Amino acid sequence: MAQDKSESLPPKENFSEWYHEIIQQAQIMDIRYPVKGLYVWYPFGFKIRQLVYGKLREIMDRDHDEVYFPALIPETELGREGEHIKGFEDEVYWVTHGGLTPLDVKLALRPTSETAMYPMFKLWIRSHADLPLKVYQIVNTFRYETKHTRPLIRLREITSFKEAHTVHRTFEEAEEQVRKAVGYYKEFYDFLAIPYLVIRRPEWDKFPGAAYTIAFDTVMPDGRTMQIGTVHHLGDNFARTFGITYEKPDGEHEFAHQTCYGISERCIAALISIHGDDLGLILPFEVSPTQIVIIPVLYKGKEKEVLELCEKIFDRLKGFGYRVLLDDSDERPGAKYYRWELKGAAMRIEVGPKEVAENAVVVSFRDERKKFKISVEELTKERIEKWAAEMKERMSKAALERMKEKIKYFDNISEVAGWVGKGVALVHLCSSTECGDSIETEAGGSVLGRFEEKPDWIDVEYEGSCIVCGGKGYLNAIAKTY
Ligand SMILES: Nc1ncnc2c1ncn2[C@@H]1O[C@H](COS(=O)(=O)NC(=O)[C@@H](N)CS)[C@@H](O)[C@H]1O
Repeated sequence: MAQDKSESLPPKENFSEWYHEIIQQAQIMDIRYPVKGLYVWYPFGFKIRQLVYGKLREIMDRDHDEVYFPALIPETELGREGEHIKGFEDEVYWVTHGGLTPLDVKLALRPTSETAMYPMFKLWIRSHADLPLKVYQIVNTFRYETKHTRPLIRLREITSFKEAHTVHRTFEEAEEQVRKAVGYYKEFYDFLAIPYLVIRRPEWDKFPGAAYTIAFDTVMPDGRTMQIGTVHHLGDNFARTFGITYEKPDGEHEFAHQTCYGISERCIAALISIHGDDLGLILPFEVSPTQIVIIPVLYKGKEKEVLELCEKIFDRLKGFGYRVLLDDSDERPGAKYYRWELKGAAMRIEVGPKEVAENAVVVSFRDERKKFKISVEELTKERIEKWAAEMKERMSKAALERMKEKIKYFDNISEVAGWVGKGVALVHLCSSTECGDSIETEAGGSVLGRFEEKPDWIDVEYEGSCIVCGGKGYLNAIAKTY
């Protein structure tokens, strides 16, 4: 495969161009596929996906069974839940033929899998003893997005759609699962050092067919927010539509209550965007395809001893189970530094003749890029684990600080528009649609919703008077979104 293009990245403050370039130069996705909104995972990008989704699977597997449902949904099923089909009808791709034969029932390419799964849940669930049911799948889904498509962010084929679907006896038990799901998503995004706001979407922007939607929003470098996960309480809406009932111990039959919660490859878009810098990717140690890169600094006549020490270190680190690479290609060290900074190698080890003489190595970490020298003996697994944890801590703190800088409270409606688009405006807002509409018009951004959990670093009261009508309001976030 052609080597990474050698031109450098635009500065990150030109975020849109920077993002577009890094996706290609770091060989994450090939955006040249000849269908709008569909992109190809390069091997390197796919390795990041495997590592990131490996963590998501580890978390899901604690409390769910993995399943796989068909990608084609008959129109009869897709259309059954009124709100749901209204929400998706202009996004669904349809299959109308098998070869030259027109199909008697049109088949939808799944935009999400409620209507593929729930007719089957009806067959699976008979008694209270069959509950709770908790399954998830990681599949591709299809949405005919008419807004600006963008790799990893807004796709027409969502290639890495983790969707969990759970069924419970009561509304409260489903609510308990919503709480757990919020906890899983927090753990997942904390692991990726990605900061987030946990926000309850307004009534007019909840998932089609849901009782309520809780969203995870992160703030991208350009001040726009991106929804990186959603948790929906479905009430018994879908159970009533699809006839999912269970027999209670007293013999009565009851409609079940459900939840569903999803994460897509936007989690990788956030990982790239939140942590990257002008030189390229910065990836947490656990999800960097190349965790440690060893770079020999070769001087004429000293190559042999330098390479010998490099190989010894390589073998040791390999033995510790790390994804380590000895870059002994015949490029200049500078070109190697450039490539591995672009690719987000978390830890760099440089070895030159001086280091051989001192039996030492020069270590640096991709986020802070401060070199320090240590003896070869000190290069132990314990130390590397400690350094990796420190790097994660630094990345989390730095990313949270950057997010805080973009979030400002306003109690004067005329000032909100000046900030929205550059950052997130916090205002007190009542839950009426009229006030929501007027602040969106005034601010030129969307009402993300009210804080489900107000972070302790937001030192504004949760309750206040609505910035539009003066009535009882709650702290809401307003932003331009991806
Ligand atoms: N076109 C898209 N491209 C990339 N990611 C998307 C796209 N549409 C939605 N997502 C992501 O997928 C997540 C789940 O989608 S969703 O519509 O909110 N929820 C569902 O589909 C529910 N069935 C839960 S799985 C969203 O939070 C968002 O982060």
